[in-house]
Amino acid sequence: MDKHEEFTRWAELQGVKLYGIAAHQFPGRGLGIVAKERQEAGKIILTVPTSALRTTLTVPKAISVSLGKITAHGLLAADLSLDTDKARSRWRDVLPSQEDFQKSMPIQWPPILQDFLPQAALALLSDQIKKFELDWATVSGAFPALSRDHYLYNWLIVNTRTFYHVPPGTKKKKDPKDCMALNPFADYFNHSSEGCTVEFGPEGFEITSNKVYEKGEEIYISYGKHSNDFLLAEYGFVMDENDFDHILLDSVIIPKMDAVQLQLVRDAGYLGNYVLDKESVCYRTEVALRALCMPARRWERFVDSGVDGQHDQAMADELLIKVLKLYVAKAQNVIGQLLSLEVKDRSQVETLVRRWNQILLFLHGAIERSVL
Ligand SMILES: C[S@@+](CC[C@H](N)C(=O)[O-])C[C@H]1O[C@@H](n2cnc3c(N)ncnc32)[C@H](O)[C@@H]1O
Repeated sequence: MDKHEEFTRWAELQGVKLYGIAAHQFPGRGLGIVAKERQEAGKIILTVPTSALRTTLTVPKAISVSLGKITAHGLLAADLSLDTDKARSRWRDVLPSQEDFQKSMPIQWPPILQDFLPQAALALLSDQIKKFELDWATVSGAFPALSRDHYLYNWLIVNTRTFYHVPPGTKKKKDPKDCMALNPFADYFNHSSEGCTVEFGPEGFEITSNKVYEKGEEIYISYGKHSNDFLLAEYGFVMDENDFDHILLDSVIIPKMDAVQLQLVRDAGYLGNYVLDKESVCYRTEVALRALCMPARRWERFVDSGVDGQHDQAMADELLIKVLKLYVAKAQNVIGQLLSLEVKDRSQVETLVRRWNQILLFLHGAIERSVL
């Protein structure tokens, strides 16, 4: 029996029930869940009882009291870091390794590679580092013998494997990020834009198939409507097929603004977050582009009424093509630099090049649509 089968038997002893599914290795995705037989749509395929979950309420008092005020994420990571319980070693044995995270999670990459992350991923990474450092300050103060690497490893386990959950009899926390549970076995599910339904109640979690799955097919859940920049920073992967992917144009639009335009746009609440998805740019982008090519008065009228003339629309369209082309040049330059880097681990560079090529596809698609 391999370690995943042993873990599965152990999970079943904890009350986890599997209906025609199993853990399976998928190239490029680590472990995932496979249909052992044809699964009809709307069928329960997994239940996990509340007693098998690890939540802030299951953390031993010796840990939670020593830590005092800390995020749910930080507390669960401390619990995992200090956990030596033999009974739970079956689960620990099947988790990704430190090396897996060093390859996949940008927070573990050398700074020279982090600098090549697209702007949206870099912003998420910077928030993540701040959150980790705050948690680590609290945990290292209370448990000085704990190593930073070991804590970071467990912090990333929590980051990549928790489910939204409110323990029975407790109130929903204001911040959804504080409503989390580690969910052994259910955490084998990989992500897709669409996936099985995940529900929880006082009894525990229930996962129901969203469609027919043929025998041997991978079964997914959805971690949310996330872009690839988000998935890269938070989960360490990007997908080729992502219904919710989009890119940000901030890095090519904002530097074009002079001080007056910048102030005007900021005061009106339109600074940044200029999204290009597979179909179009967002309204914020339209507003920002017009700020760059319209007199201030006329721009303010457009912001107030949403109405502009044909001439303004044409100018904004022309400018959009210019910034898209500028971004193409930038992306090509980044890819060139990445390919010439000499680094120990090529897999991180490959992930970055893959993401920048996806960005290029977005840009070329938008340019083609704009000139038609
Ligand atoms: C909840 S775990 C899923 C189980 C995990 N694959 C394993 O081997 O234990 C989440 C992690 O799985 C991987 N993952 C999930 N969905 C993926 C996908 N569509 N493509 C590639 N990797 C994926 C990422 O490494 C992510 O951080």
